[in-house]
Amino acid sequence: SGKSRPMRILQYVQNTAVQGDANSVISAVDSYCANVEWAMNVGDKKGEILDAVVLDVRPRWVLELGTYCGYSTMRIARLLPPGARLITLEMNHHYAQVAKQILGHAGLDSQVDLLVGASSALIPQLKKKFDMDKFDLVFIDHWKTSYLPDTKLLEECDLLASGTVLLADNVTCPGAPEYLHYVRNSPRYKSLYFPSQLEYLRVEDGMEKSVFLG
Ligand SMILES: Cc1ncnc2c1ncn2[C@@H]1O[C@H](/C=C/CNC(=O)c2cc(-c3ccc(F)cc3)cc(O)c2O)C[C@H]1O
Ligand SMILES: [Mg+2]
Repeated sequence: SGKSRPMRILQYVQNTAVQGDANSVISAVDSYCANVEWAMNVGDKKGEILDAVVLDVRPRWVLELGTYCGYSTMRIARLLPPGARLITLEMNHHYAQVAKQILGHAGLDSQVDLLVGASSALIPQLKKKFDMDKFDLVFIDHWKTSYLPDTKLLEECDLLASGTVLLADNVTCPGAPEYLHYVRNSPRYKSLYFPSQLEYLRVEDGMEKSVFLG
């Protein structure tokens, strides 16, 4: 049942996870995707790297590119300090609708602003829309060919401060070669690779953490 994979994930969460308990919602998504049908969530292994970066940065303003079902949105939101905000961008209305309901089940919708639209159209509006200046952390997990153009757009919109951390998923599988080349060769970034595995599979993947130097 459930017309789409995200709908089936949502139904499983609603039927098995504890309302208001973010960790039980995260575990429900992971067990569904590990045992019933694979989905492109960052997953539990790479999710632990994401958690560690969020705890280290203690960000006030976070941007996520590519919400999908809201799995990484939940992992980030549950670790934010009080008063911090997570803005997540999703161009697909159906995915956004599912993510909103999953975030609601986890009780995390108050820290999260989910905007529906293409990142290239939304990024230039963020300063004014949220009366903010710079992001402290950006999690990049949308179409892999958009990683580099959106990073350049963030620079052009003056949304990165010296010390801002970019964390990019899938730099090995499916891969984001142009993005990797840019952040590893630009003098404006200090980049580091975190080897891991593709979500729910024994396939190599990894995340790239790049600090903007201003
Ligand atoms: C430009 C833009 N703006 C806003 N939202 C955007 C956007 N581009 C995509 N999005 C949204 O992000 C989401 C897209 C994410 C793309 N992620 C992927 O394609 C992806 C693919 C795999 C993968 C690995 C091995 C395989 F064999 C097969 C697949 C694994 C992953 O972790 C992924 O994130 C959903 C989409 O609507
Ligand atoms: Mg990914």
